[in-house]
Amino acid sequence: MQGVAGSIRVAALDIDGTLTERRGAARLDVCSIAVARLLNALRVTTILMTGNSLPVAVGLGVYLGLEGPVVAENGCVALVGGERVHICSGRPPESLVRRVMELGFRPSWQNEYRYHEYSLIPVRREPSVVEKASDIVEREGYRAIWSGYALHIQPPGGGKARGVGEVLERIGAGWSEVLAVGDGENDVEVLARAGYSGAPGDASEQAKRVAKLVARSPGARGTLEIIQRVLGGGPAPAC
Ligand SMILES: O=C(O)COP(=O)(O)O
Ligand SMILES: [Mg+2]
Repeated sequence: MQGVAGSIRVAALDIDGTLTERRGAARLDVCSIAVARLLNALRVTTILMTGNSLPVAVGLGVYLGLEGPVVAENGCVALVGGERVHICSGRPPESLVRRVMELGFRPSWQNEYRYHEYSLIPVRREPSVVEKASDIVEREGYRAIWSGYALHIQPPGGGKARGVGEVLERIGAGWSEVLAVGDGENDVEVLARAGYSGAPGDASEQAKRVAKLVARSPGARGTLEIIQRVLGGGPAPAC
């Protein structure tokens, strides 16, 4: 990995499943603090990239001590240098949201803090329900993104890779300088484009297939393992 370490200036980090205890859990793992401290010590710029709403993601970054840009709503909105950047425009119609909810979804509490997306959580975790809902959304010309936690409905033109790409342009960095770590289908495009990529040991099959490195450990413990193996060790609190 030595050759890679020198070329990485940015770490693009997913949140749920990547900084949490494991995929499917919402609780942060203590190793997420070690990840943040290590990246700061290595002077790597971080980009949090998530399906969560912007306020949630920005708040998490503040409390983890991460000062880099934040990409939220699966790439539809970002905060870069204190400026809010809207990458998507508009929002899917309420009528479409209602049609999807009738299939057995409930709205995320964060929807009132979202600008462009709706995040809908399946009441029963049946892949067929997610597929059926995604078909309805795509037929109406909107984008459906499954994160492993919720189905996100957004206008065309979003996606985490689009959001991270916009941020990279604004900070003067290229994809080849990025180490991306993520667990979900909604991270696959970023994992494929980044100079180097990793997935926690319990990531989705899609993410593990694309990532250059799959950690042995799940969640944030796996993310710390990836960062230490790719960027070298360094001062990180024990976790
Ligand atoms: O908000 C979600 O559904 C998942 O969020 P993530 O992109 O940070 O994994
Ligand atoms: Mg995730």
